[in-house]
Amino acid sequence: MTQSAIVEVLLPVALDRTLTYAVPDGLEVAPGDVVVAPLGARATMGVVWDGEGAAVESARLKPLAGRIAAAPLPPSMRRLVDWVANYTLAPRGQVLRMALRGLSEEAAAPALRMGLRATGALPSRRTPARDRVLAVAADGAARSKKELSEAAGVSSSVLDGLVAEGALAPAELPPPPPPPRPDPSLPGPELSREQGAAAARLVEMTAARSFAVALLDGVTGSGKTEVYCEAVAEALREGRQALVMAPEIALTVPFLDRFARRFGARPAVWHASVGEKGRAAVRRGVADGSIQAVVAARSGLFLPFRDLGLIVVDEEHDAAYKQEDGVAYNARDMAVVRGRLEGAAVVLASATPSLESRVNAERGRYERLALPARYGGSVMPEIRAIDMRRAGPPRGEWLAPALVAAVAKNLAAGEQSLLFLNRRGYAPLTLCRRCGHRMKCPNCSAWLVEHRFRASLVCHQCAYSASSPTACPACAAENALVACGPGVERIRDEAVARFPEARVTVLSSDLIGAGERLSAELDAIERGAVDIVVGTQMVTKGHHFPKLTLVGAIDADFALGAADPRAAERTFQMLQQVTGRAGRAELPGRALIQTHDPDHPVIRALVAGDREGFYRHEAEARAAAGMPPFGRLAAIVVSAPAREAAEAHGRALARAAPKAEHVRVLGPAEAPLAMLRGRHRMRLLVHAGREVDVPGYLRAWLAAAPAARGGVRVAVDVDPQSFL
Ligand SMILES: Nc1ncnc2c1ncn2[C@@H]1O[C@H](COP(=O)(O)OP(=O)(O)OP(=O)(O)O)[C@@H](O)[C@H]1O
Ligand SMILES: [Zn+2]
Repeated sequence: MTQSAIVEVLLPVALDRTLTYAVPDGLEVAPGDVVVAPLGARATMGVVWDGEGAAVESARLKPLAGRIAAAPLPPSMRRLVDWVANYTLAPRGQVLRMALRGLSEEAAAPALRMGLRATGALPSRRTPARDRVLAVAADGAARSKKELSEAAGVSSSVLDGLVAEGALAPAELPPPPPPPRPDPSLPGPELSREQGAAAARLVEMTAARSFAVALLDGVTGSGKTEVYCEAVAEALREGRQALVMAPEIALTVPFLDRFARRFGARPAVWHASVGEKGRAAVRRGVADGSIQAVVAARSGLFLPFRDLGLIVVDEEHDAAYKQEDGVAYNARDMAVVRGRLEGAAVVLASATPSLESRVNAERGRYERLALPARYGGSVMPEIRAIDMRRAGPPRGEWLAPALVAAVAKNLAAGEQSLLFLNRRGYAPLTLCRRCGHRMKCPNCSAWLVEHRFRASLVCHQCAYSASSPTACPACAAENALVACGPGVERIRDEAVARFPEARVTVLSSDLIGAGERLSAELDAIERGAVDIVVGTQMVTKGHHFPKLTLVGAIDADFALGAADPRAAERTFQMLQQVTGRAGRAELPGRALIQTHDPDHPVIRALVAGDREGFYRHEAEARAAAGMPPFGRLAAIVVSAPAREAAEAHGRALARAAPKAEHVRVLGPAEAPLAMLRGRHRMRLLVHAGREVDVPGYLRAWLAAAPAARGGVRVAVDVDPQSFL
């Protein structure tokens, strides 16, 4: 091979560095191009990265195998990959893999779609069915088999017969018409004065075509969606693209319809269950600009938009934006990074913003736009606490008398009630009455949760599942196993027993298949075809049920005690969101919170409707402890099949930790979830001052630390959300 160009290529594998390849004669490539590169014995897709090829003799380099006809990864995307990798300490190739999702080689070019057309030749034998087909096909146009057989009212074997006789022939189908484009000129709703002011600012920011972040901080039911849709409209008018991210994409069918009512067409949708083909189409469409609006789960952050003008992060406080496996990144935070790289406006919307975002607004880094009241004169629900120590239910029941009375009153009035418990299944613990044995996951340090509906015991950590035994596996006693504590299925049973005439439904991710079935359930609730909804946190997110006037939170305390610096914030957010489902239309709403600790500041703030007071109190507590956002955290989890190996490596890591100002390293300590999927886990926690470059510190540390050997794994989590 003659001396030719050399390029650096980043491959979507767990490698941080680029590899150097020769460019064969006749191939021209530039940074961002998607290429095929040999790697060991196989070929893999990769992206030509920036920078000079290393000074290697090209004769020793393997040549690229070719280029893929896909849009190149623009510079802003390459910088995003570099940035995310640098911040999370994930290998760059692993981040690149997220940016290539939807781009398999076959999917890169739209496949030819074949159909049939008439050739003009007549079959030897005529039948009425055949004549109908020929009549439809007489215009000579190509049609899909399905279309042709439906139009002629014949089975596909009739078509096959006509092909065999040469009367029909395969023909390429015209490309499908592009999906209708959302139209920003359609009129939006008339906005209230406050909504109008917030929307005007968002429109201004979007029109400025430069990076800025707004925190849209509006109480439940204040119309945040309507407000940020005006910014979406502006991005569309500018001919730019808009990305709306939502934490639980399965729940967005009502959102898609709402979007369609506003803009005359649904946005494109990006999430795991869209399928390979659909993802390829979305990726292609955002890269060539034919798709202007996308609603996406967190991975949509890595789509290669051609001209991104706006990113909306709806429910920005939601922990689901944090990916825990693989690249541990927070899509909310990385959305801000992407906005900066793209020169785009970023809108973080929530009724219960994270303290991080509130403080960023106070520090002037974000602009805070407040919607302090509900839209259209609806009032915020009245919230009361039920003191379970004094006014709780009898043993073995979970609904306090005051809550039962309230539901009964609601039923009599023909209004809807929601009973909220953030626990799937029937009971969180099963134990033997005789020997005390507790049913435990064989792979994790977690109890097995009974799912009575499926007649099985399930581990919520690793999905291990076994059918419910009749005898105790430890002492063999028959019928001695008892369910302890409630899950939503058990609350449902209690509601049905109490109110046999009521129509009761359970909304829980494991009972409802995503998609159609869920939207049917949501529809039924919206229409008022359900009296009592029992649900997990999936009901707390963004729903608007006009007839719902009572919310009962079954157990407000369960998250308050957890060893998580955000426990109070999370509890407040969850209860505020779920109580915020009550009384969103004409009828006023109320909420009852069952608690053993009615004097806890979180419960008091909720009851008093003192949102600002809660944030003030929480900020003070976190500042005093140097917790985020007033300090920084990073977690290192060491895991291994054997406990001793995990412990030894954890200690070796701790010894290797560099001394640095304003950095404390805590641990190793056994993780609360001491075993997960058969691996023993030790945790180390870095607690640092706000000014410390934590990723830099971690990088120096890990470079100096002994390598993990013998099945030991080290997972780094910067800004951890989970403390298990
Ligand atoms: N200006 C308006 N004109 C007509 N309807 C509106 C307007 N603003 C809000 N609404 C309606 O009020 C209801 C609540 O609005 P929306 O769902 O946007 O609130 P939200 O702030 O996102 O609430 P949450 O945070 O609780 O999900 C919706 O049915 C919405 O269509
Ligand atoms: Zn398990």
